Amino acid sequence: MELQTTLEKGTGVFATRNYQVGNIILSEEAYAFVTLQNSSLSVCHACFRSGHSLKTCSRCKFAKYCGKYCQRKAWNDCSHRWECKAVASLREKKIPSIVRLTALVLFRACSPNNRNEELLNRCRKAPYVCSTVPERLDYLVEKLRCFMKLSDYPEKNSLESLEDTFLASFIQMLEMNAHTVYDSEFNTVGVGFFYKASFMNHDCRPNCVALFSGGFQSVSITSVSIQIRCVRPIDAGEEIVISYLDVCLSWLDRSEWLLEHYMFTCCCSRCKEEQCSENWTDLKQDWKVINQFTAISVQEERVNKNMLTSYEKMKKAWRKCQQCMKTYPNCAIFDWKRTEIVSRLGYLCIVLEKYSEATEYLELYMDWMKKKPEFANFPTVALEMLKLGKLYAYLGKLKQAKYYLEKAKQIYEKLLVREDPIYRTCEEELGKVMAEYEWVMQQKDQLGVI
Ligand SMILES: C[S@@+](CC[C@H](N)C(=O)[O-])C[C@H]1O[C@@H](n2cnc3c(N)ncnc32)[C@H](O)[C@@H]1O
Repeated sequence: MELQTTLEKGTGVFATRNYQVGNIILSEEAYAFVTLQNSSLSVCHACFRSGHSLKTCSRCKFAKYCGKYCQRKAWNDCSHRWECKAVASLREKKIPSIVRLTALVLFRACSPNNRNEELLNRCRKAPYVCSTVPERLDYLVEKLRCFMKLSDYPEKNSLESLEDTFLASFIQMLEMNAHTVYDSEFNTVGVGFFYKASFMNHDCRPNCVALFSGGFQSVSITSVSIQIRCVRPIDAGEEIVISYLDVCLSWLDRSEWLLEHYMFTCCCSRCKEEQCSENWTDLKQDWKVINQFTAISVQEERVNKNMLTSYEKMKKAWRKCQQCMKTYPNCAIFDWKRTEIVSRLGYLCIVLEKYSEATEYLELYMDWMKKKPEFANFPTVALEMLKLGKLYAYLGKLKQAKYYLEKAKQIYEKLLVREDPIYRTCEEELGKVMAEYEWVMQQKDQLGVI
C-alpha cells in the first residue's frame, strides 16, 4: 500500500500488489477512541464490550469498565488518567464525543516524548474550515479548551498556546477522518481515530469494507482496531476505497449525506451513473416521518417502557412504508430507495411479529441485491441473509433457511474471525437447520420405503 495524491480526492491509499476477496489490507489499533453518548452507559470504555455488570470509575462516575484489566489499561495508557478530572467536572454538562476524542488525540500527538508533527501538520497544510456553521465550531472549540484546562494532562500550558483557528481545524479534521466504530450487527459502539485508515477515500462502489474489532467481538480482544478487508479483487495500482455510508442508499441520500458530513461531492463512477435531477421532496418528507416513527419506537423499546405506544408507532412506520411502495413509481431512480424501504419493512414486520410478510420483503431485497454482484460480499448483505434464514427456520421452511444461512456463512467466512458472535450465531443456526433438515429427509425416505 502507498499514499498517492489525486486532483479530485487529495491523498488516497493505493494497492502495490493484487488482493483477493477476504484479504486483510490494513489492520490498525486506534490512535484514540471514545464512546458515543448513546453507548457510554452500556459499553466498556476501554474495549467497547457491552454488559450489565460494568464497573464505574469512582472518581469521574462516568467511565465504565468490564473489569480491572480494562480499567488499568485505560489508566496506564493515559487516555483516562488525563481526562478523568475534566470528565468529572463537566459530567453534568454532557461533553460532545468529538471534544473528548480531539482532546485525547491532541494529548497523544503533543506528548513531548512522542510528538506527532505529521499529524499536527495535517490540518495546518490544508485547513479544514467549515464556513456553513461557524457558531457550532466556536462552541466546540470553547468546550475543548475548557476540557483540556480541567484535565490532568502534564503539558497543559503547551495546549493553551494553540490558536482557536488551529483547534477548529483539528476538530474538523477529526470529524472528517475519524471512523464510527460498530459491531458486526452494525450497532454503533463508539468513534475512533485510525491514523493510516484515515487516508482512505470514499467510493459508493467500494472494493473494501472497514470492520472493527474490540471486546464486543471476543473477550480476548482488549483494544479497539480497524480492519480493512477486500470485498472485490483489487489489482496493483488500483485505489483502495471504502464507503463512508451504507451502500444501499439512493444517489440523492448519499450525496446529501456526504456533503453534510464530509463536505464533498462524490466523483465516483456509481454517482455519475445514478445522478438525477428529479424532485424528491414528497418522498423525502415521507421517509423522514418513517424514520421518526421507527427511531422513537426503537428508543422507547430500549428503555423498556411505553411498549404499547412503541408498537403503535412501528405500525405507523410500517403503514407509511407500504404507502410509499405503492405511491412511488417502479423506475430506475427509485430503485435504491425501494431497497431501503423493503429492508425497513422487513425489520418492522419482525418487530410487529408478521414473520411471513417479513420474508416477502427480505426476498425483494435479495432479488435486487442479486442484480448487484459488486456488493455480493458485503457484511450488510450477509446480515440480511442471516435474518432471512432465521425467519425461514422459525417458519419451518428448512430448505430456504438452509440456502440463506449457507450464503451468509460463505460471506462471513471470508471476512470475519470465527469467534465473532455473528459468525458463531450463523454457524449455530445453520447447524440446527441442517440437523432438522436431515431428520425430515430421513423421515421422508423411510415413508417412501414403507
Ligand atoms: C477521510 S479523508 C480521506 C483522505 C483525504 N483525501 C486527504 O487528503 O486527507 C476524506 C476526504 O477526502 C476527500 N474525498 C474522499 N473520497 C472522495 C470522493 N469519492 N470524491 C471526492 N472527494 C473525496 C474529501 O475531501 C473528504 O472530505
